[in-house]
Formats: sequence, C-alpha cells, structure tokens
Amino acid sequence: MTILDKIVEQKKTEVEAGKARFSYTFLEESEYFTRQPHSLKEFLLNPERTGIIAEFKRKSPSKGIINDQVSVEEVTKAYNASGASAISVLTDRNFFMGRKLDLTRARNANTDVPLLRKDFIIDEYQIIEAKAVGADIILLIAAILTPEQIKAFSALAKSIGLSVLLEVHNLEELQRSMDPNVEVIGVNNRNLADFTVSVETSFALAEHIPSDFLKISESAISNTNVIKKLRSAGFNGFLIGENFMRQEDPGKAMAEFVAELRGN
Ligand SMILES: O=C(O)c1ccccc1NCC(=O)[C@H](O)[C@H](O)COP(=O)(O)O
Repeated sequence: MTILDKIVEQKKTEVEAGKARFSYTFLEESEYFTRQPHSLKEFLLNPERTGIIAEFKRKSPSKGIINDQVSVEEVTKAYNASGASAISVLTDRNFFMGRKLDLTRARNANTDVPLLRKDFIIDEYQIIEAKAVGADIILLIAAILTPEQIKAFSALAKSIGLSVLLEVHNLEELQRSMDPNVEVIGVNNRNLADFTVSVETSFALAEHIPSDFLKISESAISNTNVIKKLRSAGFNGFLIGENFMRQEDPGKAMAEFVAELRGN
C-alpha cells in the first residue's frame, strides 16, 4: 500500500464523519458560501503577480515536520504581500498537520488573493466544504480519481464558482483527465507513490499540455533559475511549499526569492 493509498483510505473515513456531523445545508449556510471566489486563471495572468502559488505546509509524509512554529495569518499575509498569484493551504490533518480552520484563517487575513484548498478530494462533499471554509480553488489529483469523477467534480466546482487545479504526474494521467471545465493543469514533480522528485517531469510533460490550459509546475522548486527555465517552457505558475516553509520566517524567504527572481 503506497502513502497515497493510505491517505485515500483515511479520507473516506474523514468524509463520512464530516457528512454525519455537518449537512450540505449547514455548509451552504456558511458566511463564505455566498462570496464570489477569485479566479486562479485571472491571478496567474496578472503581470503584477509572480506566478508563485506559495504553500502553507507544516508537515509532509516525505519530510516529517517542516515548520510547526509559524502563524498561518502572518505567513499567508507575507506571501500575498510578496506577490503570490495564489496561496495553497494544506487542510489535511492526519498526514500534513493542517486544518480546515487554517484555510478560514488565511481567508480572513487575505481577501484579495485566491486560496487553494490543498487536500485529497475524493467526494463532492469536500468541494462544497472547500467553498464553505473560504477557498477559491480545489485540487483534483488524477492519480486518485477516475475520468468520470474528474468530469463530475470539475463541473460541480465550476457551478459554484471555484477554480480547479488538475494535478497530473505522467502522460497517461494527463491524457485521460483533461476536461473542458478545467482551466489550469499542474504537473507534480513529486511522485506521490514513492516520493521521488524531478523537475524534469514538468519539462517532459509541457509539450503535451494543450495551449488552452494554463500550466503549473508543482513541488521541489528551490531556486529562481528553475523558474526562469520553466517559464521558457511555457509554465505560468509554480507551486512552492517546503523551500519557504523550511525557513524560520517563510514570508521573508518568499520576499527574498521574489527579489532575486525580479533581479533586484
Ligand atoms: O509532500 C509530500 O510528502 C506529499 C506526500 C504525499 C502526497 C502529497 C505530498 N505533497 C503535496 C505536494 O505535492 C506539495 O505539498 C506541493 O506541490 C509543494 O511541494 P514542495 O515545494 O516540494 O513542498
């Protein structure tokens, strides 16, 4: 059983517990449910932003504790001030030490930037929940979903105004998952089954992603030269977690990274 299998098993239990505790009606009555979500595509194409999707991640299965000493409000505000095109907040508790409340706290601290609910979505309930806690974007991971689920989940997300980041790791996942309700495709450089990382995964898949999708490169991005090369290969966005979160002050780490990227 891979770590991804274990995460999915845990999610099934978590989703059933969530449904028993909070009904769809309860979620739809959340104060965040009526807000108009920000569009990931618009923010990625805004030249005043950096293309960076900066991630708030305390812990991961591959690295253990990364940083559990920082405040979600302070870090996400600093990411936003440095020009993040979106902010990713892990909401998985068991494997990443995240909480749905982290996303809501990030939302209250930042009204003017899209927030990605970074979790393992296997059920429509989690999409409604994402909007109810203040998210603008959901992640759909092709490795754990059928093409039918991707179609249904992306249609539901679109119907309630949420953007979808569809994540793939290889050509087979890409070819079976592309859907017209998806505007942005992320190539994860981390193999979620065995944790190996290689940015070459992004370069290899870039040419296979049709030009009507925006492209994001995800994971293991730790220097500005890689971003420049990824931009040349057609990538519009770059999801960065550990490189910032590993530092005592992740917001300052992003500010320094962006200054270098902009050539200051
Ligand atoms: O990060 C992990 O160990 C991991 C394990 C199993 C499933 C997902 C996992 N990570 C999710 C991500 O892909 C990253 O959090 C994200 O792309 C940022 O990556 P990084 O910049 O390398 O922290």
